[in-house]
Amino acid sequence: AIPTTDEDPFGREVLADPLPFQHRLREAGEVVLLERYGVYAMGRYETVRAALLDWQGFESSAGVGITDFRSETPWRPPSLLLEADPPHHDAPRSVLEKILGPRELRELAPGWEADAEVLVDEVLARGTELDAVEAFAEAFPLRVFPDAVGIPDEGREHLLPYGDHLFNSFGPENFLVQHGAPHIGEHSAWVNAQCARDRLSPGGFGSAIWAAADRGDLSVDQAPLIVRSLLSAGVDTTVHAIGAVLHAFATHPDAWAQLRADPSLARVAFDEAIRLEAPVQTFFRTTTRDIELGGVRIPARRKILMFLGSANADPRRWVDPERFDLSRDPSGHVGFGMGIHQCVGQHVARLEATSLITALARRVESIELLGEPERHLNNTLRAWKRMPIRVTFT
Ligand code: HEM
Ligand SMILES: CC(C)Cc1ccc(C(=O)O)cc1
Repeated sequence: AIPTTDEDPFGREVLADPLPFQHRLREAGEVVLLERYGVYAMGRYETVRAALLDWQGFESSAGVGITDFRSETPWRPPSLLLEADPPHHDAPRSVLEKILGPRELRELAPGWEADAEVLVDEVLARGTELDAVEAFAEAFPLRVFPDAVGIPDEGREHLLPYGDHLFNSFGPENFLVQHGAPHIGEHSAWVNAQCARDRLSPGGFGSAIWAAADRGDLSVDQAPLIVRSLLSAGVDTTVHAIGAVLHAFATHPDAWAQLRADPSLARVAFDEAIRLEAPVQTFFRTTTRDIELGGVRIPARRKILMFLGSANADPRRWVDPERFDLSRDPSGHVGFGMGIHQCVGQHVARLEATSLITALARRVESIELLGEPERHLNNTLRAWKRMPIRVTFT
């Protein structure tokens, strides 16, 4: 018989603290039917990894949310990367890989590192008690990324709420989707308008995408949608990833001391925080044929919910998974996905995070939480709304 559960992974309780549910999910079997939504769920590392690698059996072009694009109209035109499969996925992916690669980012690094130092000095000048979310996690990505894309200054306040609703829209139409629905039209109109060629300043990621269209590596009607991908995926994710890194260090003072002694640990700290906190917790695939997994036959055209956070905390794969451990090798984590859709922006995210924590480590001797941080609930993202901290600095 198929293991089933009537728990609601998109309910307030599980979203606020997913770990107990994820443990029950992993123990229940490789694949578990979520009765409430009629979808199948995977929480174990090996099963999630295998499904991510099997893009033919588990497709993205029917959407990576709970709605099947084959039977329901998506709220926005599908992404040419996220919600596409080969061969259509190939050219857009290849173009973004070239634009967002680690070598291309090398020329951005000095500017972002300098900007991080300026931001840290500005924040520390205001005092030793602050909200790490507002002061750093939100401020730094918004200080460097929209300029790197090359969009105008006007209206950037639309970015976070646009992404927040997009990530909510991968889940069911619950209280979170209803909360965002009234304003998504204006956020979406603004985001779409920034993708036009004449909005994008020369030298940015956006104009590089249009240059690819001029070279014939893309069609001109693909270009704006690929700029939209950057504005969709590139903001909320990094904000909450930086929140996760800062929370990890604020709750592990020994790790902070290790980083100050050896700043090159910033890189592994970022990946270990992504493994542990998984800012992107879940998304779906759709079966393209009947698939047998763990003694369960999953019919074709069924939605499969993959729990990345659970896979990254699976004791079958990780020793002491809930420990933030800078001596661990976090490679192989699925916090950026795996396979042909693995995050094409991960180097941008890594550079943002390492620039900020390197600047912080230079000046801040200790970070500690001031009271309980407050969660920001989202159907897909694991995020902090507020994180009051006290810092001591030299
Ligand atoms: C720490 C921050 C980030 C996290 C945790 C993250 C996570 C992910 C994950 C899990 C996927 C795979 C989705 C799937 O398999 O369906 C993905 C794909 C993607 N990400 Fe990221 N991401 C982050 C930052 C970024 C940034 C900064 C950008 C843009 C500059 C970006 C652009 C994309 C795009 C375009 C895709 C689709 C790739 C494809 O389908 O081929 N992401 N991301
Ligand atoms: C974790 C992923 C769902 C993040 C993401 C969001 C949006 C896009 C897009 O291409 O619009 C790509 C990736």
